[in-house]
Order: sequence, then structure tokens, then C-alpha cells
Amino acid sequence: MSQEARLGAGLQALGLDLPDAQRQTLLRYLELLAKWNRVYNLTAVRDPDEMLVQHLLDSLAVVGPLRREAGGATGRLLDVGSGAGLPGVVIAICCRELKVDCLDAVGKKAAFVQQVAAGLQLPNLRGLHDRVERVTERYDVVSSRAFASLSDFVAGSRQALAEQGIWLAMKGKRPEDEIAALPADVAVFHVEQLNVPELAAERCIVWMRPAAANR
Ligand SMILES: C[S@@+](CC[C@H](N)C(=O)[O-])C[C@H]1O[C@@H](n2cnc3c(N)ncnc32)[C@H](O)[C@@H]1O
Repeated sequence: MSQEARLGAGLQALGLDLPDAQRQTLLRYLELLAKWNRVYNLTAVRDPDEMLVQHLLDSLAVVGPLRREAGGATGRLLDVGSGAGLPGVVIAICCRELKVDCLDAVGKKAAFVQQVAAGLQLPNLRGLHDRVERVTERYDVVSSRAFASLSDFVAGSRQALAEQGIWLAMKGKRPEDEIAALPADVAVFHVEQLNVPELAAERCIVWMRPAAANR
């Protein structure tokens, strides 16, 4: 089956109705990732067919939940430790009303996301080169995938969360130990199981917010 057909089947399984232009943009992102990965070593996943599942479909699995939690997905999202833009670039392609900043401490990764934003004409996407602890702007949603423990993620990005903001942490199996280790002023308000098409592994989103906000 072609990548286009597999993407179509994956979107259907996820219940995501994306226009053809956005589907083509997702596939072009995958092409850029495969191309520049050979030069810049952006991700350990090298096979384009594996990239489709482990990067594209895996990231697409958060789009529906994000739209639901973030009021139609408007506002600003910071993707921490985004690497080659995962899941941030995929979110930016699917949610054009959301301004997405993909942050990484490694310059070549942030530069790649900048290149994607220009090449795929995504004015709502930026690649930022910095450490999360130094971010001073505020975001409605702060996300991460394969970045750090929940405790380190919230500790490092707390100052970047807007007053009513929420954290979205993509995880594999429900991380009971990490949830138990969270500080008392962080509330987990939902642990959401995900079914990633073609992926035989557990995935979930841990949704969190500052407990002090008392909402
Ligand atoms: C395992 S990679 C995950 C990349 C991507 N999110 C994904 O799922 O493919 C973790 C990334 O976090 C970045 N990183 C580590 N510490 C960081 C920090 N303090 N601030 C920003 N980025 C950081 C690393 O450079 C690396 O690209």
C-alpha cells in the first residue's frame, strides 16, 4: 500500500477528517524528514515506512484529543524537546489556527523545523533553539513526546504555561510511577489511552494542569 493510502487509512481509524492539501503537506514533511535525516541525524528512525507509523500516525493520534481539550485548538502551543518537530509540526499542519513553537536545545533540529515552516508554507510554525528552562513566553498548551519524566517536564516548563494552560505529555504505557512522583501542585486531570494505527504498542496522553489554579 502507498504511504498516501496508509495515511488515509490511519486518519480514518483516528476519526480525523483532513483536507487533501493537509494530507499532502504531512507526506511532504515526511519526505523532508527522511531527506534531511541522512545529513543531520535528526531521528533514529530511518525507514520511511517506519517513520509513517512511529512519527506521523503516532503524532496524529493526539490531534483529536488536543482539539477537544484546547477548545478547537486555537491559541499557542509549545512543543518541548521537539527534535525534528514531533509532535509539533504534525499539530501545526492539522491545526492551522494554533500557533506552534517547536523548541529544542539542539540548533540543527530547531533549524530543520524552521526550514519545514518555510518550505511547507506554515506561518503558524516556528522552530526555536533554546533550553526549555529559559523560555519566558507563555503558552496555552505545553506538549512533549519522549522528552523527560513528567516531573522534569513540568518543572522545566512551568514558567512557560499560561495561567489557564495545560500540559500534554505523550507517553507509552500509563506511567504510574511518574504520576505518583509529581509534586502536589500539579494535577493529572486525565490519562487518555490512544490507539495508534499500525502500532502494536501502548500509548497514552497524560493531561496535567497546576493544581493551585483550582479549576
Ligand atoms: C528523545 S528526543 C525526542 C524528540 C521528539 N519529541 C520525538 O518524539 O521524536 C528529546 C529531545 O529533547 C531535547 N532536549 C533535551 N533537553 C532539553 C531542554 N532542556 N530544552 C529543550 N530541549 C531539550 C533533545 O535535544 C532532544 O532533541
